[in-house]
Amino acid sequence: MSGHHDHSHHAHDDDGLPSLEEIRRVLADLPGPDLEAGTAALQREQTLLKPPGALGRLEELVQWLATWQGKAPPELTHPRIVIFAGAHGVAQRGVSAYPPAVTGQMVQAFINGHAAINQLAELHDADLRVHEMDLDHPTSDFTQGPAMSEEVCARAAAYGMMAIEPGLHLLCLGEMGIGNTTSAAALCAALFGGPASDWVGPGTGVDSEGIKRKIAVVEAGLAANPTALTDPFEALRCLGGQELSAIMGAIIACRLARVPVVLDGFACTAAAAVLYKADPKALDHCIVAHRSAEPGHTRLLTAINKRPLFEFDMRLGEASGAALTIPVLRSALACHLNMATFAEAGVSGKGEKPAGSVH
Ligand SMILES: O=C(O)c1ccc[n+]([C@@H]2O[C@H](COP(=O)([O-])O)[C@@H](O)[C@H]2O)c1
Ligand SMILES: Cc1cc2nc[nH]c2cc1C
Repeated sequence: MSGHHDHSHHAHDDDGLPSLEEIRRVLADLPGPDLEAGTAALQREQTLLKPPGALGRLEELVQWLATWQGKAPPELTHPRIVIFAGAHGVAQRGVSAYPPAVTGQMVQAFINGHAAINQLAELHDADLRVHEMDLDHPTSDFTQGPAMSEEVCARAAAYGMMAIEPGLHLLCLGEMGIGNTTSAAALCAALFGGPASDWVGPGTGVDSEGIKRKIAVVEAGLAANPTALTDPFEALRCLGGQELSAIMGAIIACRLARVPVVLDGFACTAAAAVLYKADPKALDHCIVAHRSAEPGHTRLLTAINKRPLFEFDMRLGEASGAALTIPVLRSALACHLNMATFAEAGVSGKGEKPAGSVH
């Protein structure tokens, strides 16, 4: 585990700004599943010493890893955890239980090893990286107009893409951003419709007055940004934040680099949903770790057709739920790699005639 911290907030872009058009072009030409690797994993699974399907979703997880790593058997010695932190203009509107300064303070806590994710990263021997996204320049308050210019949004996405490299076996994605459950709720309302109250919840723990304020802020955000309803990337630009753009970019980069992705809670899944809305196949290399206690997450999981692995009532963010999948995935892989086959163990297969039975 390392507490690597990256202060180079953005890639310099003197020759050619990254643009959302480029992201659209990449999305139109995404690599598909490696069905050969997936089938090879399935075929081994079917020989192993257990009734077919008896390891349930553990079997599915090994096939998913093989399919999206493009490798049978898959590997899991090099998982990475990435947290993107972003500052939100709407955080000034009384929508969080915590002050906006907590975003930067938590980044420092991640660097110092004080947070929940540090313990999980260390325990599970995962590389942890924290990327601060321009915290000195919060997004604009989206009740007054777009949260980001196209340039800021695209640059953050390009930065997220650069946080990933080929050779990683897994990416666990998380975020830190005071106010981002309001941003995520607005983004979900723009992408999938429904009243703001469908998508707003307590976040870090606001009371019922706070929830009313959040609903009003989301409604004002939708009213101030009519173009957000016309296109998923425009919704991200108008209502999202830099950490959400970076998460979106990282998900795309992982697809290109054949790195399977584990998504964490509500804000992280909302960023991923932008890609789903652009192309439902764009999240096929992603799983969702857990169902967050944030009520909008359940609705969002239905909208993007994902079934979470855990239901632990967590609502922390910072990739804490995603990190818990590492030991589960390793457990699945240990069985897949090391179990004997029926033949090797000398155990009779399903429906095999008892030895010495009378015909
Ligand atoms: O992961 C979740 O589902 C989740 C639910 C509620 C809150 N959070 C975290 O809390 C922060 C956002 O909450 P809020 O109340 O400031 O909008 C942000 O740092 C998230 O990582 C995360
Ligand atoms: C303390 C704290 C830790 C967090 N980690 C992720 N989001 C968070 C929000 C708060 C408020």
